[in-house]
Amino acid sequence: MGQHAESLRSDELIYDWNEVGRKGRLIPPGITFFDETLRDGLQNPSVADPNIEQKLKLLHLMAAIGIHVADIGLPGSSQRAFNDVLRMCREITDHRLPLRVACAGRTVVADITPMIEISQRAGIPVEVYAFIGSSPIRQLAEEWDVDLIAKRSAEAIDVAVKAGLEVAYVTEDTTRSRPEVLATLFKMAIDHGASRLCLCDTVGHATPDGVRNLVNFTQAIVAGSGAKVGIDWHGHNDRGLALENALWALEFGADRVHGTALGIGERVGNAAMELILLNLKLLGQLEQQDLTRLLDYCQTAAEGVGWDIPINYPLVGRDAFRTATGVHAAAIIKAKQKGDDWLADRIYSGVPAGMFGRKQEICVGYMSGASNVNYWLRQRNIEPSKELCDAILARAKTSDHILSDEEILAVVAQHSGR
Ligand SMILES: CC(=O)SCCNC(=O)CCNC(=O)[C@H](O)C(C)(C)COP(=O)(O)OP(=O)(O)OC[C@H]1O[C@@H](n2cnc3c(N)ncnc32)[C@H](O)[C@@H]1OP(=O)(O)O
Repeated sequence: MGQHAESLRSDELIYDWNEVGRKGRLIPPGITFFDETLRDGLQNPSVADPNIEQKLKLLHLMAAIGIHVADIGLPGSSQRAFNDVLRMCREITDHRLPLRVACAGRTVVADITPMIEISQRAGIPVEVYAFIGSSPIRQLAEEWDVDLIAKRSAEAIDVAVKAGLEVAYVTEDTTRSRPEVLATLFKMAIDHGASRLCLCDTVGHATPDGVRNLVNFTQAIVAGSGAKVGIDWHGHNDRGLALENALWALEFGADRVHGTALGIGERVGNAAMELILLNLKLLGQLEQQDLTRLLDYCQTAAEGVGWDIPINYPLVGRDAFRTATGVHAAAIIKAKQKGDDWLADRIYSGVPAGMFGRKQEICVGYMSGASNVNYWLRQRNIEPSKELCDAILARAKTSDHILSDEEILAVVAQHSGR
C-alpha cells in the first residue's frame, strides 16, 4: 500500500486523539540523534563491557537505524578505553559509516588531548563533549565556585577548539542549576567557540515543564549571542520520564537528543533510543528512515552488556506483538485471512509491527478461543478438524501457561494416532 493510500486509510479507520491540538508543535526537521550506548550505557553498574567486536557491530547498527553521532567513550579514562575508541574510529573510516564520532571527557586538558590524538591518528573529526558539574549541589560536593568552573571550562574548550575539533559544552546537572550560573557558563562557552550546549538532566529530575523552561532559557541565550549554537538534550530515567522529556525537548527546540539502546545507562538509565525513534516515526517525523533493524540494534546492545531484553518491553520485547487472547487473536486473524496485513497490524497494536520489521504472532493458551487454534494449525499446514481443535483447546484451557509448539504437536500426534 502506497504512503498516500496508507494515510487516507489511517484517517478513515483510526481517529487520532494524539493529533488534536498538535498544530504548531511539530518537531522541526534537521534534528540529530546522539547515541550514548557506548558511553553512558556502559556506566551502568550491572553491565559487562562489550568486547570490541560487539562494539563495532553496534556502530554498524547505529548507522543502519539513522543515528547521526555516536558517543564512544572516554578515551582519557584508561588505555583500554583509548584503544577501543581508536579502533572504533578506524572502523567508521574504513567502512565509511555515515556516523559522526563523539567522546566525553571532563573539562580537563588531560581528558581532551587523547581525543585530539585519536582524531589525528584515525583521520576523523571527533566531537568533544566536555562536561563539568554546574549545580549548587555539585559545586558544594567538589568545593568549586563558578569562577573556577568557568576558568577550567574555558581552558578545556580552548584546547579542543585550537585543535580544530567541535566542542559541546556539557553542564552536568543542568536541570538543577541556577539560571545566572548557566547564563555565565553558556556565554563563556559560546565566546570560546563551543558549537553546542548540552543540557543534562543528570539525575533524572526534570519534568516536561522543566524541559520547556530550560530549553527556552537556553534558546534565548543562544539567540542573544548571535552565534550558531546547537542545543542537546541528555536525560535520565529516575522518575520514569526520560522518554517523554526527550520528545518534549525536541518539540521545545533542542536540535539533538541523546539516548541509549534499551535505555541502558547510569543507575536506571537514559531515554531509550529505539523508543525515541519509534515515537518520532509514529508522529510522522521520520518517514524516510528505515527502522526495521531496531530489534537487531537492541539485541546486539543487550548481548554486549550481558542483559536480556524484558519480555514485555515495547517494540523489541518478545511479547510486543504476540497474543494468546481469544478476542484479540480472532480479530487479527480475520484481517490476515482477508490478506489485509495493514489492518492485522493495527487492530490490536498501537505500534504496527511491520513498520519496524516485526510480525504479529498468535499463540494458544488458557485465554484462547477456537480462532487461535485453527490459525496455529493452518500456519503449519495441519488440517484443523473440529475434533483436533477441540482437543488442543481443551488442553490449553487446563494449562497454566501458553502452550509450547511441542505441547500442541503432542496433542496433534495423539489425535492422529487414534
Ligand atoms: C557526564 C557524566 O556522566 S560524568 C561520568 C563520566 N564517566 C566516568 O567517570 C567513567 C570513567 N571515569 C574514570 O575512569 C575515572 O573516574 C577518571 C579516569 C575520569 C578519573 O579518575 P581519578 O583521577 O582516579 O579520579 P576519581 O574518579 O577518583 O574522581 C573524579 C575526579 O574528577 C574530578 N572532576 C570531575 N569533573 C571534573 C571537571 N570537569 N574538571 C575537573 N575535575 C573534575 C573530581 O573532582 C575528582 O577529582 P579529585 O580526585 O581531585 O577529587
